[in-house]
Amino acid sequence: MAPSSNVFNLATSSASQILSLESIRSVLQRLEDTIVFQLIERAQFARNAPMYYPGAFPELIEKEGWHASWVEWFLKETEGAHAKCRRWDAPDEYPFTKPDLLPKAILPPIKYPKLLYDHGINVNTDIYTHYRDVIVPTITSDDDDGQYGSSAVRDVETLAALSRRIHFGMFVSESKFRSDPQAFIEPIRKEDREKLEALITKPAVEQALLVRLREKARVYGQDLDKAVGSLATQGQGATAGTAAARPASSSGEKHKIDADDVVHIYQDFVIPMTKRVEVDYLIKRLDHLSPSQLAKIEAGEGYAEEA
Ligand SMILES: C=C(O[C@@H]1C=C(C(=O)O)C=C[C@H]1O)C(=O)O
Repeated sequence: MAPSSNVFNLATSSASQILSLESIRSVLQRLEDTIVFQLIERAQFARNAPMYYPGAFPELIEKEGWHASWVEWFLKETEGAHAKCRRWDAPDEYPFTKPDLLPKAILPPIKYPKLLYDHGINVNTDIYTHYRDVIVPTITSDDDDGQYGSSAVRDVETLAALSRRIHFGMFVSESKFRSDPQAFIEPIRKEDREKLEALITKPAVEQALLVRLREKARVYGQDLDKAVGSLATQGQGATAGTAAARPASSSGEKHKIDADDVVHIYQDFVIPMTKRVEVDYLIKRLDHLSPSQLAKIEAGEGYAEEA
C-alpha cells in the first residue's frame, strides 16, 4: 500500500493546517533529505568555476545573447519552463531569474489560501553568491572536468532546494506571529531585528537538526556496496538482513560527501539565512493588519483572520 502522502499541498490544505509549526517543521526535515542528496549529486563533478562567471562561454553570447554566467542562463532556461507551469505563483517558490525574463503561465492560476502577506521578499541573489563562492568550492574538487551540463543540472536543483528551504522561514514567522502576536508588537514597532531574531530562535530545534543532519549526511553519503562488501569479506554472508541489521563498519568507509561540510553549510548559512528571512518578514508584519486585528492583538485577544 502506498505510504500516505505527507506532501505539503498548499492548494488543498487549509491555512491552519499549513501554518501549524509541526507541519512546517516536517517539511523542513524533508528538505534536509533533498538538500543532502542534491549536494551529493553535485559533489560528483568538479567545481568547474568558469560556469559561474560571465563571459566564460562566448557561445552563450553569440547564440543566446546572454551576457551573465552559464549557470544563470541554465537557471533562466529551467525556471522559464517552470514558469509556464505556474510554479512561481506558489507562495513557497521563489525564482532566481528576474520576473521580467520569465514567460507567462500556460495553465490557469491556482487559488491558494491566504497565508503570507504580500511581502516581496526574495533572497536568491545572496543564496546564489554563497553557493558559488562557498558551497560549491567546499563540496567539489577545485578542478575542471568539462561536465558543464551535468554540473549545471545539479546546481539548479540544489539552488532550488536551498531557496525553498530558506524562504520557508516566512511560513515559520507567520506561524509564530499568529501564535503569540503580542510578543512581536513592540520589537516590530522599534524595528529591533536583534530582539525579533531572539524571539524566533529555538536553540534546541537547531541543535537537534544538526545532529540529525550529520547522521543523514553520513548514512546517505556512504558507499554501501563497499560497506556490505567488507562484511562479506569478513566471512559474514552479506544478506539484506545482515546489511539492515548491522550498519556499515565506521572505520575507513568511503563517503560521497563530508558530513562536517554538510553540517557547516547549515550551521553557517542555511539556518542564519532562514532566520534573516524570518525577521525580514516579521519587520513589516504590522503594516498588513487591519485596525481591528491590531486592536484585538493589543487587547490580548490574539490574532484573528479576516476575509
Ligand atoms: C525554522 C525555525 O526557526 C528558527 C530557524 C531554524 C532553522 O533554520 O532550522 C530552527 C529553529 C529556529 O531557530 C523553527 O523554529 O523551526
